[in-house]
Amino acid sequence: MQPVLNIDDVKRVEVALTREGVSVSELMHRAGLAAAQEVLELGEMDNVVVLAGMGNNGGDGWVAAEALRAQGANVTVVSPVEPDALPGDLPRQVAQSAVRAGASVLVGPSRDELDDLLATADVALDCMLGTGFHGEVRAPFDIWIECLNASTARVVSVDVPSGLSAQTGLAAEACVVADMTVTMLALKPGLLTDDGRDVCGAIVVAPLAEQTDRLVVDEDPVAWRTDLADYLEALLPRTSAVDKFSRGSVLVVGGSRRYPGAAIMAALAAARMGAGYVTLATPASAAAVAQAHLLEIPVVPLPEDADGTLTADARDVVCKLAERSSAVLVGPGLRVSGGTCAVVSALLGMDVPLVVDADGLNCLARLTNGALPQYPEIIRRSAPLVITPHRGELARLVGRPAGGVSSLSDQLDAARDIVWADGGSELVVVGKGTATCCVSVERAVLPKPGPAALATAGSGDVLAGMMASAIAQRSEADVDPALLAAYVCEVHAYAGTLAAERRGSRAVMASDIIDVVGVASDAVDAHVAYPDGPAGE
Ligand SMILES: NC(=O)C1=CN([C@@H]2O[C@H](COP(=O)(O)OP(=O)(O)OC[C@H]3O[C@@H](n4cnc5c(N)ncnc54)[C@H](O)[C@@H]3O)[C@@H](O)[C@H]2O)[C@@H](O)CC1
Ligand SMILES: Nc1ncnc2c1ncn2[C@@H]1O[C@H](COP(=O)(O)OP(=O)(O)O)[C@@H](O)[C@H]1O
Ligand SMILES: [K+]
Repeated sequence: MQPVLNIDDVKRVEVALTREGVSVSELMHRAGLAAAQEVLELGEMDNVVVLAGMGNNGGDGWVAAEALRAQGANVTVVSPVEPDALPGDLPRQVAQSAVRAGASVLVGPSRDELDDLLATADVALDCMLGTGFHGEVRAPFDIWIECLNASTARVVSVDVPSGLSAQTGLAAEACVVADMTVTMLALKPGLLTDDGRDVCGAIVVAPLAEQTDRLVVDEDPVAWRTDLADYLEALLPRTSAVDKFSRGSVLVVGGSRRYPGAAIMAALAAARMGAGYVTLATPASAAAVAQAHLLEIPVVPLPEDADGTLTADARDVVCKLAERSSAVLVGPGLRVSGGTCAVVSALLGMDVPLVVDADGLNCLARLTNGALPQYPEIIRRSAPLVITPHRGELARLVGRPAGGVSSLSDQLDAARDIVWADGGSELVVVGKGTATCCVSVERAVLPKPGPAALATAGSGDVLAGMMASAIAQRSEADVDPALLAAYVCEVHAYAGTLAAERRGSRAVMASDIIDVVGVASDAVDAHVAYPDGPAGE
């Protein structure tokens, strides 16, 4: 797994490195050399343009320019001011050194001059703005960024594409779209989510010092990005010695007269993920339509009110079914009412592994008055509990206003508020978004996100069904619950990729994802078990 650090923690690592004798100047040299090395590895890159800003990110660029010049490249550095006029001591010193070494400098070019220069470039190094960037991009960099994005040069961004917040992953109106980002010391959350996913290109981490790995871990990474090999312990069993019940039985409690589909999809996804026996319990007036869609899955009708949502009388039937299940999912299509809240509350009180999604979460928000972290007792239990909120649901759970969870960084913060209040090792918060985090009290895990095709109605219901299925199949095993949840997200993401290949990237509907869950999990498992191919080729 690769550690991900908040920007403030990256700065703390920098300070710790200086305490261990690696000066900021030395770090800047190593950063520039690391960027130059990546350019050299691209192959025939004779003409290099370096777009340098006024801060330390620009300093990295001047060092890279000097190093590339020493390797025989034609290097021109574009700077807003003369090297001697750079305000920071370090950037000024490295700029003066690059000039002495023969780098050409173009100061304050017009748009046309910059276009002409970039037209001659094989590669452009983007060193305008790094982690010190905030707000909207000011002149001249907004214009430089437009020129760069319009050019045919390969673009290598240093530390972060200029215009992207490395913390939130949100891009300013002007933002570099890179082919590669060489980021210093550690991954930052903004590189992995939202606009960051579209503008970073391939990400390379440059550790800069041998102490870095240790010091990064000392800063308690905000999350860990998984590699496929990490999932080895999370794989679902593939033994022959099973029957349909021992392969895991899942109870899905969801649906309403108004929304019967969500629970149907969740039940189908649970079956496709490998549970041997799935049961759907749904309000009576949704049961007939559900049964018509589900040949293999029995549907149990539950007491309902005049609106076709569950009444509190449904509790007894649900709890009896839950006692016989290896895992329960509650929520998809349920709606929020006194009756549905009573059912959610009853399931939370049982010791069966439980997944709460969608309206199940909205019931949880209502039960805790929109302040789940203040009422940890409601989710404190001895059996596993996985809650799968998207950003809106997560905001509602922790009492933030609508839109109050708007980045991966916010997802991580809100999820931590919940798991730390709970303090138990049985709880995982799966904070969903353009990147998804699986957060337990132990750690936060970031599975590889899927394509934007997953942003389609019902895709979360599919994930929830898969999640309950996986937990049902691993209920006896000693596996890190955050890792198991991340494995399920990884399969869901890959199913999204397969569905997009099959249907077209804009055409995917949730049922298309369900259709390929099985092949997606086989493929992910094969890659986990044999990363280099089955014969090691
Ligand atoms: N953290 C570390 O350990 C290391 C950091 N290094 C580099 O240092 C960078 C951070 O350096 P700084 O803190 O000097 O910050 P930056 O160089 O990212 O940005 C600061 C400069 O950008 C300007 N600026 C900020 N917002 C702007 C806006 N909206 N429009 C136009 N200009 C704007 C500021 O006025 C200032 O001149 C990192 O991104 C990385 O490239 C490396 O040199 C070595 C190691
Ligand atoms: N832009 C995106 N890129 C990748 N995955 C996404 C994106 N948007 C949403 N997803 C994923 O799609 C799923 C959507 O879940 P959710 O919002 O609960 O949908 P619904 O409520 O319609 O079922 C989540 O797994 C989420 O991580
Ligand atoms: K940059």
